Amino acid sequence: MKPLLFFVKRIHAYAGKVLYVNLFGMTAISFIEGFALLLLIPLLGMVGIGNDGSSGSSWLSLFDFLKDMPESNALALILVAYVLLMVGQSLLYRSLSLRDIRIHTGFINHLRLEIYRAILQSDWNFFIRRRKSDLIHSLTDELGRVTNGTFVFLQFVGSAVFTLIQIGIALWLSPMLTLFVLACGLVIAYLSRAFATKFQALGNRTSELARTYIGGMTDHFNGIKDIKSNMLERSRYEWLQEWSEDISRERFEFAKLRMKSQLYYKVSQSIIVAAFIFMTASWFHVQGSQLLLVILIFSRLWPRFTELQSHREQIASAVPAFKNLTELLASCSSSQEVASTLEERNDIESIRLQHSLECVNVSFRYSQEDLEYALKNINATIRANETTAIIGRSGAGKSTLIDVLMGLLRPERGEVLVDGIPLTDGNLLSLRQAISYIPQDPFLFNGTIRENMQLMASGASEQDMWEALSDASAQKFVERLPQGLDTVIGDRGIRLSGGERQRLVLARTLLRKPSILVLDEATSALDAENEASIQAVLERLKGTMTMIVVAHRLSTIRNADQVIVLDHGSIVQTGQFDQLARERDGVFAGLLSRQAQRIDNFPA
Ligand SMILES: Nc1ncnc2c1ncn2[C@@H]1O[C@H](COP(=O)(O)OP(=O)(O)OP(=O)(O)O)[C@@H](O)[C@H]1O
Repeated sequence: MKPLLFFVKRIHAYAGKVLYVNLFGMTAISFIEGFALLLLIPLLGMVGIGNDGSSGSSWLSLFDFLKDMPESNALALILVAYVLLMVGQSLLYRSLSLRDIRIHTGFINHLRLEIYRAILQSDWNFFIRRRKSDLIHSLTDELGRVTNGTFVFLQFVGSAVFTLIQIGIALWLSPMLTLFVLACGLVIAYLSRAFATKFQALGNRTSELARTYIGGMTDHFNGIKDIKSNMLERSRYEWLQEWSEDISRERFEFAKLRMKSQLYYKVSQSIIVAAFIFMTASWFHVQGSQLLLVILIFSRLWPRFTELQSHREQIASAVPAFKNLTELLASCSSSQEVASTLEERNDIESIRLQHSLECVNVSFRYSQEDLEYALKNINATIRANETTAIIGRSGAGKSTLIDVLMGLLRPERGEVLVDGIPLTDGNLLSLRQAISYIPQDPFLFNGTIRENMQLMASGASEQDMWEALSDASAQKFVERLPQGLDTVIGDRGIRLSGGERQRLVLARTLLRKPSILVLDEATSALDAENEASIQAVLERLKGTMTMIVVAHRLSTIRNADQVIVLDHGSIVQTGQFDQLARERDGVFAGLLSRQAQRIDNFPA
C-alpha cells in the first residue's frame, strides 16, 4: 500500500486541484444517474406498474405534484427531464474523460522525466551495480504499469464514492433490501480476497518476464556480431522460443484467474438474486414496484461491487511494479552524485588544472564484501599538461584508477587532490567539465556526423567542426562521404570503420576543448596504421592539455612523460619509458619483452 500511496501523492502533486475537480465531476455524474433512476419510478407508476399499493414508501410523495397535472404533461415533463439529465451527464462525462486522458499522459511524462533525471543524477557506482536493460524496463514497462495502476486506484476511489451514493439512494428507497445486498457484497468480497493475492503473485511474474525479455533482447542485439560470426542464431532463437512459451503460459494463467474471479461474481450474483426474489415473493409476498425495486437495486449496485473488485485485482497485479519503481527512486536518491540539479550544472565553470591531479594513499574496492582491493594505497601524481600513461596486466586496476581520478568512483580510504585541493562534491563537477574521456568503444549515436559532434558542443559552428576534424585527422574521410557532415553513421557508428569512428570521437572530443584528456584503451582495437594516425594527433596535442592514457600496447606510450605501472592494484613502478625499460626485473620490462616481437620499430 505504501508504494501505491507514494505515486498517488506524486499524481496529486502533479495534477493538483484538477484531480479533485475530476473526482467531484465523477460524483456529480453518479448523482445525475441516481436522480435519473428516481425519475423512472413515477414513470412506472404512470404506466400502471407499482399501483398495487404495496409500496406506500415516502419516496413516491416526492413526485406528488405530478398527480395534479394532466397525465400527458406529466409524462412529457418526466421524459424531457430524463433526456436533459442524460445529455448533461454525457457531456460532463466526455469533458471529464478528456481531462482524465490529459492528466494521464501528462503524469506518465512527468514521472518518466522524474525517474530519468534521478537516474542521470546517480553516481557511477549505481550504474555498475545494475543491468542497463533493467533501467530500460523500469522506464518502459514498469512505468506504464505504475501510471495505469495509479489511475485504476483513482477510479477505484471514484467508484467507491459512486457506490456509496448509490447505496445512499438505495437505502432511502428500501433500507432492508439494500442492507441485504450490502451484506452479500461484503461476504463475497471477504471470500474473494485470495484472488488479490494471486493477482499480485502473477504481477510479480509479469515483471520478471518483461525484465528477462528486455535484458535478453538488449544482449542479443548488442552482441549480434558475435552471434552471427559464431553461428549462435539457433540457440538465441531457442531462448526466445522458451521465453515465448513462458509468457503465453503466464498470460493464460492471468486470463484464467480473471475468468475464474468473474465467474465467481456472476454465479454469486445469480444465486443471490434468485434467492432474494424467491424470499421476497414467496415469504414476504412482495409484489409489483417493490419487487421491481429489488431487481433495480441489484442491477445498479452489483456491477459496482464487481467493478470495485476488478479494480482491486488490477491494482494487486500492479503492486510489484509500484514496489520496483519506488525502490529504484529510493536507490537513485541514496546514490545521488552531487546535490546540484541538472539545470544548475549548466553554470558550472570548468577548472583549469595548473599543477597536478594526485592520489594520496587511495584504496578502493567495489564492494564491502570484496576481500581484495582493486586499488591498494595508491600514491600518484598526474602533472598538468603532461602525458601520463597507466599500464599493467589485465585486471591490474588501470580503469579503476582512471575512474577514481575522474571522480566517478570514491576512494574508500585516502583522497584525490586537484591542484592540492581535495576532490569533494563541491568541485567534482568542475573537474568533470574539464575532462574528456574516450573509451575503447565510445558512444556514437545513430545520427549524422554533425549531430554526433554537436552532442559534445551544441553551439559549435561548421568551421569549428571542420577544424576539429582536421586536428583529429578525420577531415579527409568525412569529405569523401556522400553527404559530408550530414552523413548518417548508423547505430553506434556501424557504417564507419573502427579507425574512422575513433578519429571522429577524437574530433568530437577536441571540439569540447578539454584541459584533461583521458584515453582508456582508445586505440587498442585499431590496426597499426589507424593507431599511428591517432598517435600523431596525440603527439601534436602533447603539452597543450593533461593527457592520461591507459594502453595495453606499449608502443603507444613511448613518448609519455611519465609511466605508472600497476600490478594487482598497487603501483609497482613509476618513471619514464626508457628508464623503466632498463629496470630488467620490473613488471614493465616483463610486459615489454612479451610484446617485443609484436611492436614495430621497438629497440629490444
Ligand atoms: N564493476 C566491477 N565490480 C566488481 N569488481 C570489478 C568491477 N570492475 C572491475 N572490477 C575488478 O577490479 C579489478 C581491477 O579491474 P580494472 O578493470 O580496473 O582492471 P584493468 O587493469 O583496467 O583491466 P583490463 O586491462 O583488463 O581492462 C579486477 O580484479 C576486476 O575484476
